[in-house]
Amino acid sequence: MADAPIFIGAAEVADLLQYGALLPVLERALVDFSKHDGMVVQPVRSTVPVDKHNGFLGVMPAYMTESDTLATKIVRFYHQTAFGTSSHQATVLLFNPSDGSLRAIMDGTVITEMRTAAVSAIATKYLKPDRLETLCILGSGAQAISHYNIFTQMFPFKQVRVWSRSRESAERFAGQVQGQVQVCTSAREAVLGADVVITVTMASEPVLFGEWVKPGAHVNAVGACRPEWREMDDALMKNAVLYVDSKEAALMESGDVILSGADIFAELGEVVKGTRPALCEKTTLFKSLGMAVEDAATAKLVFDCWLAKKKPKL
Ligand SMILES: NC(=O)C1=CN([C@@H]2O[C@H](COP(=O)(O)OP(=O)(O)OC[C@H]3O[C@@H](n4cnc5c(N)ncnc54)[C@H](O)[C@@H]3O)[C@@H](O)[C@H]2O)C=CC1
Ligand SMILES: O=C([O-])C1=[NH+]CCC1
Repeated sequence: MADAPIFIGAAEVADLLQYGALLPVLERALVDFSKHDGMVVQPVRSTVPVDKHNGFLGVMPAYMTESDTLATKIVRFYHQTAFGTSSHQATVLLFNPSDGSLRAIMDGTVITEMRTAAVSAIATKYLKPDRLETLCILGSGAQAISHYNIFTQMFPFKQVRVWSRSRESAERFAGQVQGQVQVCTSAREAVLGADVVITVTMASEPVLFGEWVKPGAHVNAVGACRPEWREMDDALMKNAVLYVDSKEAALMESGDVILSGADIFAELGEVVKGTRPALCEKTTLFKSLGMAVEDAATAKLVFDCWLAKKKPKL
C-alpha cells in the first residue's frame, strides 16, 4: 500500500522555499515548457466562474517528463473576501508519477506568491533596461509584497514607488515591507520615469497607460487573468514588445492580449533558452498569467527540501 500523503502547511512552505533555489528551478521549467516538444504536458487552466459569489476556481495540472514531476494546483480567486482573508488561496497536490499515488498536499498560497514574483524577476533579469533606478508597483496586496521582496533583493533600485486604489492600503504596504517606499497619490505619478513597472491589481479596466511609460522601460503585467479583464491600455499593448509565459494561454485568458489584438513576440522560456532575443533597448512587456509548471516545479522543490530536512543526519 502507498504511504499516506504528507501535509505541508503555509508556514513550513515559507520556511523551506528560498528564492536562491527557486529561481534556477523556474528558469528550467520555463525553458522546458517553451520547447513544445511533448515532454511537458500543461493544458490551459480550467477556470470555473462562481458568479453568485463574484469568484473563480482554477485547476492547473502539469506533468514534466524530464524532472518526472506530476502535480496540480487548485486556486480560488475572489473579488470580495471576508476581512483578513486573502483574495487568492491555493493548494498543490504532488503525485508519485510512477503510480499516480498522492505524495503531498501542500499550501499553494505561498507557492503562488513566491513563484509569480520569481517569474517576474526572471523576466526582468532578461528584459531590463540598462538603467535601473526606479521601481513602480501598482497594487498593494499579497503579490505586491512578494514582488517587492524579490525585486529589492535582486536589483539595485534606488527608489520604489507604490500606488494603490486607497492611500490607506498603499501606506499599509509601505509599513509592511523593509526599506523606503514612496506612496504616490496617482498611478500616473508612480509610473512617470520608472525603469520597471509591475502591475499586481485585481482591476478589470486599464490602470496603466502607454503614454505614462518611459520609452525603454520594462513592464511586468501580472493581474487581469480573464479574457474580458484589462490592466493595460491598447497603446501600451501595441507599442511594447510583448513577451508572455504561454502563447496558448495568453490567447485564451488575457484580456490585454485578446482585446488589444497585440502581437506576441516570444515566450519567456524562449528568451531564457536563447532561441528568441531580449529586445532590452525597446519598451518590453511581460504578460504573466501563471503556469502549472511553475507550481509543479516549485512544489517538487518544497517536497525535496522537506525530505532532506527529515533525513536523519549521519
Ligand atoms: N500571473 C500570475 O501568475 C498570477 C497573477 N495573480 C494576479 O495578481 C493580481 C494581484 O493578486 P494578489 O496580490 O494576490 O491580490 P490581492 O487581493 O492581495 O491584491 C489586489 C490589489 O489590487 C487592488 N485592486 C483591486 N481592484 C482594483 C481595481 N479595480 N483597480 C485597481 N486596483 C485594484 C487592491 O486594492 C489590492 O491592492 C490579481 O489580479 C491576481 O489574479 C495572482 C497570482 C498569480
Ligand atoms: O497562476 C495562478 O495561480 C493565478 N493566476 C491568476 C490567478 C491565479
